[in-house]
Amino acid sequence: METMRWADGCLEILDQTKLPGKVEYINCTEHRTVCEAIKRLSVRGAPAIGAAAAYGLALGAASVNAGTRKEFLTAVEDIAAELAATRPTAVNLKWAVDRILAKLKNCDCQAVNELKALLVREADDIYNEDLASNKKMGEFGRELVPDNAAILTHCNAGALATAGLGTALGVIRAARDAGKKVSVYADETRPLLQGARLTAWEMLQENIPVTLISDNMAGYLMSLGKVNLVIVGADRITANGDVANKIGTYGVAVLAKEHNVPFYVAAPMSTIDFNLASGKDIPIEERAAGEITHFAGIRVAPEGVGVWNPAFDVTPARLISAIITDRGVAKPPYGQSLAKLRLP
Ligand SMILES: CSC[C@H]1O[C@H](OP(=O)(O)O)[C@H](O)[C@@H]1O
Repeated sequence: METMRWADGCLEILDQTKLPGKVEYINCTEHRTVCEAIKRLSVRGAPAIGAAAAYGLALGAASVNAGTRKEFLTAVEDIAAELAATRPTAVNLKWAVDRILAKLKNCDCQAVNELKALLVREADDIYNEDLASNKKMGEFGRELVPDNAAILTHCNAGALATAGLGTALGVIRAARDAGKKVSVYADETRPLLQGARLTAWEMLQENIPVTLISDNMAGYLMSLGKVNLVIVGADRITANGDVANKIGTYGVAVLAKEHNVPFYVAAPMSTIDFNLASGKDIPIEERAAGEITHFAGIRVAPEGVGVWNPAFDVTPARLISAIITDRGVAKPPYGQSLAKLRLP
């Protein structure tokens, strides 16, 4: 199942808000449709929204009527700003649009049509590189997965969050492909249920045994010794190894530490923000109250109740056993190990 596909100047996005019940694609012919799809999590997951924003920038650029390179670049920068503003936490979004803007500025091409074609090629590269990156993370990460492993996941860091195999779920797939017997406990992941709706669905598609639990069951499950390791994805990792990921990840990490369960994070190097020294600087997206006060469209909380709805939390590096990247496995101290994996 493809998260997205570029076809003849149109970006088709798998609408993840409809899964697992319906498989529907949104046909995007302009960048604002992509912006809306990212905001409402029709496309979601750090690498996937990075790739979607890249294609969104190509879509927006295609409709720019500019006579000169300078006019074109100014218009594309405005579109990039709109896309980058859709969700603040996942660094891949801004990384993708910044990468394309840099490519445009560093090329000496003057013809606007050629610049438009360059944006599409760069978006394709970002998408294809993510697929390759998933495979590398799987190769590195599967070494950390013992045979007969019961693995707890949180949210969805699978094929649906990326261009192909997933980050955390990519490691699980790779361990299975290497002949290891694996099973998954999937946190449902309130409030948007990415675990119940997406991870459970992906694992069933793969015939990987999966058991769905509510988020508040994770601690008891670990206390019974039923979890061998935890693997989660990430939306932004800072230079010292602090990790922003779906809300609830921090609690799982604390519980894993309490029960001596290895806690792994799988993320490509494009998710690491070396410009931020620690997790306290990561912008945390806050979302609409209705995601908390309503369940499946039905109001479950009284009118007038106050709501706080951060979409992510920050897990401090001290709770993380290893960070599995597409360039290798980083172990503490992350300030040094991540820097070593960084390309010059
Ligand atoms: C492979 S990154 C997946 C990452 O993104 C998810 O957030 P959202 O569903 O809001 O886009 C979650 O934090 C996952 O771990």
